[in-house]
Amino acid sequence: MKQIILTGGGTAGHVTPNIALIPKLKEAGYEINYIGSYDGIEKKLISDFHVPYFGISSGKLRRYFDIKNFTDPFKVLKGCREAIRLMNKLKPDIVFSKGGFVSVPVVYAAQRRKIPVIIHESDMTPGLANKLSLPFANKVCCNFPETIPYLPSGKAVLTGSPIRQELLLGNRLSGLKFCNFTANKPVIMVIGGSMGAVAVNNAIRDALSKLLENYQIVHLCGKGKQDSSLNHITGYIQFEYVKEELKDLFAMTDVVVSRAGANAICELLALKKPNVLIPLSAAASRGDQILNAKSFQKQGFSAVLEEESLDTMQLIDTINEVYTNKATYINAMSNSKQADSIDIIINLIKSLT
Ligand SMILES: CC(=O)N[C@H]1[C@@H](OP(=O)(O)OP(=O)(O)OC[C@H]2O[C@@H](n3ccc(=O)[nH]c3=O)[C@H](O)[C@@H]2O)O[C@H](CO)[C@@H](O)[C@@H]1O
Repeated sequence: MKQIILTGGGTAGHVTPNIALIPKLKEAGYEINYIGSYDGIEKKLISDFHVPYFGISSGKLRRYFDIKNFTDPFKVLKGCREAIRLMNKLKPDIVFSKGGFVSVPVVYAAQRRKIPVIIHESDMTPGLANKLSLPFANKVCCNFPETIPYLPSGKAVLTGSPIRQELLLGNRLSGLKFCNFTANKPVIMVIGGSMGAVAVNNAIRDALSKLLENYQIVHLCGKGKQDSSLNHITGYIQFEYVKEELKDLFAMTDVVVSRAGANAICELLALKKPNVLIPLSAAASRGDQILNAKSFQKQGFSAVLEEESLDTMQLIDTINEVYTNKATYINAMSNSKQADSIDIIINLIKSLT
């Protein structure tokens, strides 16, 4: 049996694409092991899939000053030693990395043992962890054609992003039941990325009473970001993070209000969900979500609002506009040619093992 190591973590966006590959990898006869950090979100998310999980020490690699910059390099070195030991023990035929800081020692260790490595970049421009991994990779999958010029020639493969297929199999009534919602009022789902987004949460809560006149709202607000004072309002429900229920929540949703993380928007496109995107500002990131959102807006898939100038009336008007014109958005998304990313990546893995 062929052995594969999956790695990636830090935020769910570095884990859910790996999860999307698991069923097809098993079908193709691969034995899967996962390497992540000792206690990151990847450990919790992978625990549902009967895949052996190995934790390594992980440190954040920063481009800015932080007191932890003096201790994190030691954690990364420890992670490298642990990853090398795991390569010797597990003897994989290939490593597939979805990025995030924990993946760098794994990719490095694989290259030292001459094990083929594929990395996947979801964003338009490579993140720091993937940039550090590029020299060690045999192939680099990307989600957007715009990314190819940033990648070493001969390594880039346009694959799109693997999307968990079960998301397409949701049940509307199960979603309504889970949220205690009625079938007679449209539903808005709010997702501030896998960790939640304070700016998005605040904007929705400021608009709540007005929005609840016409909609019901399920709010995935991120760990530690629930507002208990809003717990008993009819038609409004908050969750920190949902796993298997997400498919049913999508099935019952009419309009999604979301950050513009690469995986989140690819899921919206695959599910053809009319959406309002509020990308993470350039001040807090390298600006990729803004590029993602503009690209979706240009193609007619999304309405976009800027975080800096967000106001309550504008948010309500935009949600109403998208809801009223939902058929136009769905039509535009139906015409897009989204790649079958899972098959392309599985074939790439097979070609190197
Ligand atoms: C703040 C930050 O650095 N964000 C980055 C991070 O976002 P983040 O980790 O939020 O990743 P994405 O928005 O791309 O994906 C979030 C994933 O979490 C899932 N989900 C979310 C909420 C929930 O309750 N349940 C659930 O399953 C979504 O379905 C999706 O699969 O990685 C992305 C991919 O590299 C980048 O594009 C984002 O810019």
